[in-house]
Amino acid sequence: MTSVVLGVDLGTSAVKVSAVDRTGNIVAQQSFDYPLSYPKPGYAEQNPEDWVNGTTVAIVNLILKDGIKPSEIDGISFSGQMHGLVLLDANNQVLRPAILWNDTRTTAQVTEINETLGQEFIDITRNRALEGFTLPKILWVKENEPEIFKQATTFVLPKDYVRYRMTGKLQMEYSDAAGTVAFDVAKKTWSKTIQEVFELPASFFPEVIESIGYAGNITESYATFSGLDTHTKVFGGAADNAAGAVGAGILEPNMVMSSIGTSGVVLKYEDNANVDYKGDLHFFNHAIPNKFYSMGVTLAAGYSLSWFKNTFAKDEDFSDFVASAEQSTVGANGLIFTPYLVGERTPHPDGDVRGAFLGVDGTHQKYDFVRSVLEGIIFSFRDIFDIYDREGADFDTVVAIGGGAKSPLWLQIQADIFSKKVTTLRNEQGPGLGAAMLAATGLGWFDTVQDAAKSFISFGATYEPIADNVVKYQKVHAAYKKAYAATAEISHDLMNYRRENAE
Ligand SMILES: Nc1ncnc2c1ncn2[C@@H]1O[C@H](COP(=O)(O)OP(=O)(O)O)[C@@H](O)[C@H]1O
Ligand SMILES: O=C(CO)[C@@H](O)[C@H](O)COP(=O)(O)O
Repeated sequence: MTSVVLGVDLGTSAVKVSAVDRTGNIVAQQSFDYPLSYPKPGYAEQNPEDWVNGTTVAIVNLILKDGIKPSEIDGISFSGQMHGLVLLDANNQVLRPAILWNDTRTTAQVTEINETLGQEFIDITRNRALEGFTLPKILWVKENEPEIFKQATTFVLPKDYVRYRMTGKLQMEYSDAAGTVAFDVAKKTWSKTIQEVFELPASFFPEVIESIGYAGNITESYATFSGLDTHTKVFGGAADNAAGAVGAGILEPNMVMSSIGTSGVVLKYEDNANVDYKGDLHFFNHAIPNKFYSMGVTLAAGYSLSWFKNTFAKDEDFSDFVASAEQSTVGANGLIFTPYLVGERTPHPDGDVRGAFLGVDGTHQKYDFVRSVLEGIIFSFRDIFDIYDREGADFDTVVAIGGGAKSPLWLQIQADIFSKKVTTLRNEQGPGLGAAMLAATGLGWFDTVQDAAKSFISFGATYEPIADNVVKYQKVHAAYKKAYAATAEISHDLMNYRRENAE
């Protein structure tokens, strides 16, 4: 009998469930989309029931359409969209729609946190308070929906809610708990200081388990609902970026991940919590017990390119459209793009900044614009590398993942702008594979997550920096670095204009 684990990748637009065998082979995959609602400008919400239903439909399809036998599914684990607030009452009923990571209604609460705790907040949580994180969302409900908050006895994050519905046990795990910014990352406990200062009872914060930790078995009722078997063991899982790092083999201090999805992430494995990025990078607990990772986030990475294509080259094939940038030059013939289409996080935590094309010349062609978009996204990643350089972080391998890693040209641009060797994965499967590796390790198929990686992951093509391009890009990046300060005030004025004139 073969045995498989299920990796549930609970994303923002869809859930993807992968059935993976003991050798890391994906034997079947099913996904299901769910809606996102934007009830007001800056708001982004989802119904947790949609996550449960979507995950269940995907599992049912794995069983009925792909022929995966419930008796062969030994373990399940998760990768989850981070930071989303799921508020629960005393009966663990959901009290309001989940407020998601990309919801920015909480600027007042972020200011309140910064003014109340200042540097102490960064010392405890190892992060700066940002609109996307969970604590500001909790405070928003407390201040704006007191009737709802009065009924709230606890909260969890998106994938924790799905796990709860499968096992009947309510827990969080460390990598996602860190993203609440109510957590003492180095000590691996909920912060008493934050609980006291913001008047939140300790009982409001759930039990926290390891990513590879056993959460429970599938309950009778969820087995009836999904077709699963009650012998299946469920494990903690991880925040999507931690699970993505596991699935990309970012498990050694010399490794950095560069991910171009809708958003972009530069993520570094950290062996201990001694390093201090002063809140300029996110710093969270890893999915590997007692390890950490730091990361910087570009909010509109692949999204910037997709936006440009959908707006100006709708009918072109995506790969041809990207490859057209080869007709331009290193530095896009002197055209710069700043990818701040939905605001930015790292290194400019500014929800109101917006993007710009700079240096537009009468000779520029569409392919120059495409190239400047590809380069601008990687310049924003380079800004994150600059923080690592400032702090003396040492690494030699960059593993490129996400939809952006499909383009050889874009991979070479990464190598040239980072001035580092860039490696791809042979069969990239994203955070879902990381989630499956966590279940496989939890089940004892492997002693450690690192051992699981040896069996599940293999690296593909490598791109070396081209010396001449490196020098040219250093010059253009120096100009790019001035763009934020030079354009922020103008784009804030334009944002205010849009708000004043919103229908
Ligand atoms: N052929 C391609 N070459 C380069 N980039 C691509 C290609 N196809 C898609 N992309 C980029 O990949 C992004 C999506 O990446 P993906 O990892 O699927 O994101 P997510 O999981 O966040 O939806 C798109 O926004 C697009 O910019
Ligand atoms: O907010 C963060 C990380 O801090 C995001 O990475 C979300 O966790 C993204 O979810 P998906 O776009 O992958 O669904």
